[in-house]
Amino acid sequence: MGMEGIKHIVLVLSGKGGVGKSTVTTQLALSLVDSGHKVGVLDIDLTGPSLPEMFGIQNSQIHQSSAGWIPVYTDSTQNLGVVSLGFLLTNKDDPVIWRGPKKNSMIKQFVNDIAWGELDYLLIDTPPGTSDEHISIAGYLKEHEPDGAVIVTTPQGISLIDVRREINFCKKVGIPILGLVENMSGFICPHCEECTALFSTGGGEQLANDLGIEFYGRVPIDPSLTSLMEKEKFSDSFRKSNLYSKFQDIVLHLKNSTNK
Ligand SMILES: Nc1ncnc2c1ncn2[C@@H]1O[C@H](COP(=O)(O)OP(=O)(O)OP(=O)(O)O)[C@@H](O)[C@H]1O
Ligand code: SF4
Repeated sequence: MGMEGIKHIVLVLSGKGGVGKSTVTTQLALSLVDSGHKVGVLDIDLTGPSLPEMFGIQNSQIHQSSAGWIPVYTDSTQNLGVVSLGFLLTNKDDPVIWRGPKKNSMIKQFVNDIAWGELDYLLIDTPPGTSDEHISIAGYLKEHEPDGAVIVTTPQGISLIDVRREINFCKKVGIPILGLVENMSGFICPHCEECTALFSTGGGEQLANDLGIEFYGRVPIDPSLTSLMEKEKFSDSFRKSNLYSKFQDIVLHLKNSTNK
């Protein structure tokens, strides 16, 4: 029960909202499964849980068993299990307005009471910034020795300032930084698939170099990604995405840094 059977625990963080943290978590999970791993995804973004929709399993429920809560699996292979508050909400349109202690006790249950079984990787999608959820998860994970955090940013300066704050938080709570992903780095034209820079690019790589963090890679905006996610069950269609090869590379970086 709980996290005893998990080999690697990785948090996915971002300094601010909307930079694509949940998208990156989804793609990393699917790419890890694609390369033969058994993966769990825990969504602790309690005020805006979006992972069930991204995996196309929003109409599923998690169930309780004598061993604990059973994750929702994306298919019958049971190689990818997802746990999110989104599965527990009776009305998905209602906002979750919880105070610190309630969030804290929900995260404690998420850490202790889920029957993950044996996993190669558990990816934890967190809310943007550094909030009650981060403080709670960092505390409860201590005894499970997480491998560290992957930070997602966009190339613009304002997002990079927030990343520095995130890095300082990780230092304070003793979570190592594994690497940095620069998302929304350019735009893939839906007509000719040419990639054009929208903002200055390279800010993430520069920041990673300045701070001595491994740069995992750049991911452009691909308009077809959103339509794939909206139209189909994404766990079946993600290989069609233009971003598939980018995430294969990023996953190689992740595997290297968790196997050191
Ligand atoms: N590389 C990309 N190409 C195309 N669309 C993207 C890309 N990255 C993210 N998006 C889209 O941008 C929107 C925001 O992404 P996402 O929800 O992953 O961000 P987030 O950082 O997790 O946000 P928050 O933490 O505020 O919930 C989503 O609609 C997602 O589909
Ligand atoms: S990248 Fe090429 S096809 Fe796409 S809008 Fe520009 S000129 Fe047109």
